[in-house]
Amino acid sequence: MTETTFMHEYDAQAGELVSCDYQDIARDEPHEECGLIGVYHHCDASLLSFFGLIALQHRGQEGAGIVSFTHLGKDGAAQPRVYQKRGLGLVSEVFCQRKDFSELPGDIALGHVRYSTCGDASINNIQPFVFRFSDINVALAHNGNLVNSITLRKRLEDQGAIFNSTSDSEILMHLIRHSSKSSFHEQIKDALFQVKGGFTYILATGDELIGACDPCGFRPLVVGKLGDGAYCMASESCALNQIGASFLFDVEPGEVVFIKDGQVTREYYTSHHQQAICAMEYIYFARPDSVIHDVCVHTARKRSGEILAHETPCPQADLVIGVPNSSLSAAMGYAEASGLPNEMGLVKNQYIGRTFIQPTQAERRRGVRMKLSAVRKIVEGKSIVMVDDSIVRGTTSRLIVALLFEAGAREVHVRIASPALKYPCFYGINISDTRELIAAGHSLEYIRSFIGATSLAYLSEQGLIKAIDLHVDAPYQGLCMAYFNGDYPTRLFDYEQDYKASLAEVNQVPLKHASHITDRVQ
Ligand SMILES: O=P(O)(O)OC[C@H]1O[C@H](OP(=O)(O)OP(=O)(O)O)[C@H](O)[C@@H]1O
Ligand SMILES: NC(=O)CC[C@H](N)C(=O)O
Ligand SMILES: [Mg+2]
Repeated sequence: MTETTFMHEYDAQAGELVSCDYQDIARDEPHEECGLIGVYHHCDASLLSFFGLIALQHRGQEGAGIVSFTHLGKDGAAQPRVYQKRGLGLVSEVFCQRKDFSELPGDIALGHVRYSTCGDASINNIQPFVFRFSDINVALAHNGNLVNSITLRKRLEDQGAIFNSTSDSEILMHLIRHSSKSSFHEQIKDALFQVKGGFTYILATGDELIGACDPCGFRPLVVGKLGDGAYCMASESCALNQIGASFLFDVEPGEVVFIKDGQVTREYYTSHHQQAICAMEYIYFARPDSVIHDVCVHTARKRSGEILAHETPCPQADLVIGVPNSSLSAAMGYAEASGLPNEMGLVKNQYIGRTFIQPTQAERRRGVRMKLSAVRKIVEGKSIVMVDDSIVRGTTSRLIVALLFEAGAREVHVRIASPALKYPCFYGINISDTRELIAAGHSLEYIRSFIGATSLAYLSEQGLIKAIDLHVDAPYQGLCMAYFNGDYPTRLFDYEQDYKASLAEVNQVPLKHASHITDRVQ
């Protein structure tokens, strides 16, 4: 959660935005998700988890961790031993020596990359968390955001629970231990039933790997096979490819998967489930080579570009340019459908993360320039269609448009391969305040003029649904479209009051009609 209010004054004299502190540049972008990987019964479990985390790095850059387990009774231990290493920074910064993996022995391992949605960025909140009980050691990793975490935490603390982190993720383990059910599996199902919001979880013990998905399936989770009784689970299939695992299935909304004694068992922990996977997974978060619910992310993005070209053509333009990285597929689709050349007019420095920040306004401007630069020879004198996947607060888009004009572009027509982001997300994207979204309460013309584009158009909601083409028998074909239309598929619990207040504050015109928090799954 961020405390920044919505502000973006433009100082015409200085030719720059003056009211944002340096942190805003990081907040301008839809931040990454967390990434999870679990490996079961493989002699190099921690090393494979490391490779998997490298493939999932785009989902979180704040910190990374791996936990491993050795077998029961090994070295005379009464319980499987648990080993843990975690740290702040990129995966390659936390795990930089070969010995890191010999210090994480065992054949079951769990890895996590974090971008925080709840709780600060300190080491205590870096996952996987390890819980050492008298009868069992458990590791836990979470992707998503719980909407009833404040209420649950208070209740648990009142009952005597002592939390070790400020993250919402820890709550599940307390609920498991507080459950009155008789078996570990029943306790897990009982706990999963109580947490609300967006989550995929992977839990590991000395002899088991457990994966679960919330009743709407907001976040993706896949199960793969490594051969010889070895299995894995990961947030995205790109991690499976990375470690040579074959894809078995997507964990379904409301489902829990137990991998134990070489067997994979699937169960529902609730009968109220209906798919509403976050559309932003396809638009921005996931890697283009990942396949989620049988839809290739690159293909969905490319189709969104094609549909965008049909919906809002730009026949007078000379060429199409994608904003690296996540809009390159959409730009390809737009160019193919419109018969225009797809050119590399912007280059991204691949050594700068997705959320580059600098402490002063001048450095911040330089920062964006370090991250993206225009290819003058390509754009000079040209009318350009600049395709990006999304506009959040508009700050970055505005700087990119300026870069293109500075490099000599004649016209910059901005085409966005998703509908306008008007409503916050509470299920795992770190923008939970309406006031941060430029499209909330501002007209298309206002946004166009703010980013300095010659023209601006967004993909329609129907266009997006058609592009992703999930074909699930659920609203929006199984997508969560709340970001675009305020139709939240669950109650918002602890967030509801603030959300309503923020809507009133930005005075959204369609408030009465568009903001309908439903309760499809509870
Ligand atoms: O409203 P804005 O400030 O324009 O923010 C939106 C931009 O941020 C994201 O890119 P990001 O640089 O995070 O990552 P990417 O390289 O994966 O596209 C997104 O793809 C848009 O390009
Ligand atoms: N991006 C995520 O999935 C974050 C997980 C968890 N809510 C945290 O803040 O650590
Ligand atoms: Mg981008």
